[in-house]
Amino acid sequence: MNGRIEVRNLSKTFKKGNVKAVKDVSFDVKDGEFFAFLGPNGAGKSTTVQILTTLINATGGKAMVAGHDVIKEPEKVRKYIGVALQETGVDPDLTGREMIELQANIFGFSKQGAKTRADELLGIVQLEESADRRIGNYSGGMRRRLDLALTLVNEPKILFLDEPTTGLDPSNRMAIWKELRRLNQENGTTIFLTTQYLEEADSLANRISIINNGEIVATGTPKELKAQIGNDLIAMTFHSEEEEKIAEQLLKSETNDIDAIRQNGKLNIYVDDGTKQLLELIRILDQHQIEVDTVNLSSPTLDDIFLKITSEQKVEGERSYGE
Ligand SMILES: Nc1ncnc2c1ncn2[C@@H]1O[C@H](COP(=O)(O)OP(=O)(O)OP(=O)(O)O)[C@@H](O)[C@H]1O
Repeated sequence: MNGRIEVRNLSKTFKKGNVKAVKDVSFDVKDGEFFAFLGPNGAGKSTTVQILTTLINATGGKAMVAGHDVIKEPEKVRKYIGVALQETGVDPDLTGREMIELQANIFGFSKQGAKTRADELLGIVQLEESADRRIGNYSGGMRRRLDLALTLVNEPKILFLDEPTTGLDPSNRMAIWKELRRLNQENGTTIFLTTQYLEEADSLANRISIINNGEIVATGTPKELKAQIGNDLIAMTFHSEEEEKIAEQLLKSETNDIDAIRQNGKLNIYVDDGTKQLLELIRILDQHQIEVDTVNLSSPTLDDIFLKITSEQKVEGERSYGE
């Protein structure tokens, strides 16, 4: 049995509203890899997870999980996976311990076996103290940790986590990160995680695919992706659009074709070392009497990466159209 995920030309169109949620997506996750699907709201992350975990059917393409086809052999796939979705069906009247024992019973544990497993898992997700309280009274962070414990009951070979830390405070987020790293490194569990947080993908994943509008727009190790976008972002505004256009041309021609994109009334420039390069850029503009209105130096956010990647796609599309 292997912990691989192989996805080829996967598509999902929801009849309702004719929404193309996933468009021709292909990727591989290796056995034991920690893989992150990074994207904004509505990008198609949950839909992909639901297809891979056999909860809904794709409308096109193929996916193999743990060596089995998700459409032809869903029950075999389910045997090897653990799933923590954004909305889980836990009974608020049960205690955390009861819920884990119930899950263990469903997986065929004996009564005693289920108790032992519940103790182990409550320890792992640090819920011992709240184990005998009703789930209805748990905080969001406690619910997420319980969700994680429930997915671990059968020691899955592949773990699917759909935005496991959204809305959590930093200490709960750290606790979940720590456990996920341990599962991946010590148990060799393959992890497929979706997130909206660049920082989360960066900190946990061996490899990241960025998904936007149902399409994968970039894939690589965190280092490769960052190298692709530059470490720092210099955002400049000017007194007029005319000056902004001249500044873009000037900076590109006077440097070695610097990575500058005009977007939303700003000139965004992606560089490796902002503090060093900023002075040089201001000097060039100054020499040509172009006055900068405001300037801001920051690390690119997920939004900046999307803006950059999607605007590049647009430019490429226009280029190939013109050819
Ligand atoms: N059951 C459904 N019927 C119709 N459209 C749907 C359905 N489920 C999702 N969609 C649409 O498909 C697109 C992708 O949604 P999806 O939930 O996969 O995105 P996501 O990346 O997981 O976003 P989020 O971070 O908000 O969960 C969205 O436009 C969404 O509105």
